[in-house]
Amino acid sequence: MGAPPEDDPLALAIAPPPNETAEQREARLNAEAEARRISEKIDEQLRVDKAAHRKRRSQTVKVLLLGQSESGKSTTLKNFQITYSPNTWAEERNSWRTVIQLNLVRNINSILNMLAEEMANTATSDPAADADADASDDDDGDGEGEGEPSAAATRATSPTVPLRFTDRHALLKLRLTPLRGLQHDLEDTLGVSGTDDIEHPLQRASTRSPARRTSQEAFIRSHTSWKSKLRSVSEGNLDGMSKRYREAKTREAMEVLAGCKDDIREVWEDEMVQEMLRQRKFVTESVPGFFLNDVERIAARDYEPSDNDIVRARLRTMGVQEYGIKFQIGPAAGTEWLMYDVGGSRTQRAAWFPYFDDCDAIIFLAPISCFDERLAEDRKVNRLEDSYMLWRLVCSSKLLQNTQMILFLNKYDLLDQKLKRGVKVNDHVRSYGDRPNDAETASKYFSQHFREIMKRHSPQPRQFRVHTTSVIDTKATAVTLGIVEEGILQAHLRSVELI
Ligand SMILES: Nc1nc2c(ncn2[C@@H]2O[C@H](COP(=O)(O)OP(=O)(O)OP(=O)(O)O)[C@@H](O)[C@H]2O)c(=O)[nH]1
Ligand SMILES: [Mg+2]
Repeated sequence: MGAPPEDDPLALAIAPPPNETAEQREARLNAEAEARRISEKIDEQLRVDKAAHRKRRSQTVKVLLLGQSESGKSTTLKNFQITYSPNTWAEERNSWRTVIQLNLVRNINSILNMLAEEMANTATSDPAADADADASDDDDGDGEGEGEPSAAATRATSPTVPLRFTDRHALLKLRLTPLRGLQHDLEDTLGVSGTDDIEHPLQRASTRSPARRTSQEAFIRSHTSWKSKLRSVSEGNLDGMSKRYREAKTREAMEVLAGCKDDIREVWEDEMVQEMLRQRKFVTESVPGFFLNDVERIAARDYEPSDNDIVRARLRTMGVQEYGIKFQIGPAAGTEWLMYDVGGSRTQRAAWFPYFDDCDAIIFLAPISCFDERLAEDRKVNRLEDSYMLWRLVCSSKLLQNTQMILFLNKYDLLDQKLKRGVKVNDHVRSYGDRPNDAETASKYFSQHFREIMKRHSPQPRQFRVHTTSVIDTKATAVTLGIVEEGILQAHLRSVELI
């Protein structure tokens, strides 16, 4: 090697000193060899780490489910389990029985609360005033009261029959008192909390009442805890006494429910109760986890939950829950997908961001039947507007610019039912104009809006992948998931190549 060129600073910097002795040269060469050895060792470790990371990434697909509360994220996740991991799902199916029983018990307890409220109003009201109110039902005047809407005010303003409850209602109410204790027992068995500050949708039909807290929605912080709690009973992981105690509790729940079955059905089918719910503008099909039409089956001692029941069950998600789903069938068979199901209510959303990194795809759930509804956690905010805002947020995120984005315009079935009931889209979405008031036109209109948001706010152009879904329909959803699965796999393979 000749002398370094005088104008190359790097060559000059690493050149040996001009009058280096033989020992100095040997020491320098040894030091250089050691540095090379360390550097090669580091390079080798990096290669091994990268290969391991690549292998791990190639075997693990990461998918994040996002969207506002009650948009259908957890239900979509159940569909993934039903479709792609049938063996594991079969083992899990029974653990949903308690959740469904709890949903049912909450439904009826909420109605009993409303009934108690109405009966108290009737009992305390002045008969003369009552007669006036009855007379005003026949008036053409608007009859609008001032201040807080009360049950009585609602009744007076509705062109309806006055509510008249009898001793039979009082008796039924009394006979169903054990359901209060049962609700607590079921919550305890599941390890869920019912002290959430968000009202149960069924209770939205009610007026303010001290009894309200008892019907608040149950939520779950970890999906493993309640399932493993239930499983430990059936698999015998508990010590003898705890096991016997829990088994007795499960049997007792079944017995109480079976014993109350006929009375529950009688309350639910009672004409006056139905009239009360109608006056409170209560629509059964839009209540999450509503099972009163199935009381005969669900309150039976030998009840086995079906997939259809499970996708209709409601358990609110808190925080971020990781599910490892080992795909047993389909093109992705053999791979494990890590799916993250998040809590969608406002206070939960800050927890989403750490999961944006390193994720292959996002399935974003937007419930399009909610164009006329308000957020439970903030009654000023329209639910469709909230979905638009969240979609804009994820589309504009730089961290997610290479992540595949899949939009599910969900609750199409409810949209269809709502529009057929006569609710007008343009009463709530002014820009809808004179378009036909049917679910197909409306969903296309909403889809266009989501497309525009993506186009306008994505840091770089990306494909708009959208599906109109009703994720409680497991068969139709399996077809959609087939398309989604392929797209996600391709995106995943591309991202692994980039590592
Ligand atoms: N009819 C109908 N009900 C649906 C649909 N999707 C979800 N649901 C029901 O809506 C309720 C709420 O769904 P979830 O999947 O629990 O909602 P989520 O987005 O996980 O809500 P959070 O956990 O609060 O963030 C459940 O009772 C579901 O059965 C749908 O497409 N149609
Ligand atoms: Mg959820």
